[in-house]
Amino acid sequence: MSWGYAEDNGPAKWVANFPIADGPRQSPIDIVPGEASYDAGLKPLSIKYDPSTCLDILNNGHSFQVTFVDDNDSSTLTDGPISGTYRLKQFHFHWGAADDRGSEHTVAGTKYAAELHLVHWNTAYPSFGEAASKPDGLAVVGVFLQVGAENASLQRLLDAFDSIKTKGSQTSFANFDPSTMLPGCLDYWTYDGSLTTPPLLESVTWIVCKEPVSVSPEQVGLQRECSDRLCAHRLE
Ligand SMILES: Cc1cc(C)[n+](CCc2c[nH]cn2)c(C)c1
Ligand SMILES: [Zn+2]
Repeated sequence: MSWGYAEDNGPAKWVANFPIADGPRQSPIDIVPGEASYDAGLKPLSIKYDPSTCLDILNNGHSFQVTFVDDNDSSTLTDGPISGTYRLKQFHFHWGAADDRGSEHTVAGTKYAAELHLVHWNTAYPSFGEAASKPDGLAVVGVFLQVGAENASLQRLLDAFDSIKTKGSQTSFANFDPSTMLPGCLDYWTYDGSLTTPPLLESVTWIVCKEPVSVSPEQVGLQRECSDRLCAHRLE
C-alpha cells in the first residue's frame, strides 16, 4: 500500500515507512505571526523566472506539477534567507475537499483553500536529486490561495487539466511565467523544515509568503474535480 491521504495510508500512518516523520524539523507547521521573530539580517527575496524554461505539466497522482528545465541558471531564487543560487525545478499545489481546508501550512490555525509550492534546489550540489537529501538542499516558496477573485494565471494551468486526466500522464506546457502567481508583496516567514510528503526529507528552507493570492470558487472547484481524476487525496 503506497502512501496517500486516506484513513489507512494518510499522514498519521507515514511514520511506519518513513520514521523521519517523527524528526526534529518536519513540515508543515502552524505559523503564529505573533511568535515569529524579526531578523534584520534577512534580505528581500530575489526571484527571476524565465518562462522559456517551462517544460511540461504532470499528474503525479497527488497533485499536478509543472516542471522546468534546470540545466542552467535561467530561473532562480537568490537572497531572502538563503545563500547561493537555487534553481526552480517544479511547482505544484495542495488543495482540499472544501474552501476552509487545503493548505498545508496554517497561519494562527487558519487554513487556506490551497497552497502553491515553488520548489528550488541549491546549485552547490550537482542535481535536484542530490540536493533533496542535504539540509540546505531545497528552498520552497509557499503561496497561500484564498477564495476570491478569479486568478487569470491559474486559469491557464487549469485549462491544461483535460489532457492529464490519468495518474502519471503529462503533456507539454510552454512559456508559463510562475512569477504571475506570486503576490504583489513578497514579505515572508522562513524556517528550516522538510518535504511535506514522503520521503519527508529534512532538506527544505521554507519561505512562506505572508500575502495570499486569490482563486475563484469555480477555479478551486476545478482543482477538486481534477483531483478526482488525479485520483489524488482528499486532505480531510
Ligand atoms: C525528492 C522529492 C520528493 C518529493 C515527493 N517532493 C515533493 C514533496 C513535497 C511536496 N510539497 C512539499 N513537499 C520533493 C519536493 C522532492
Ligand atoms: Zn508541496
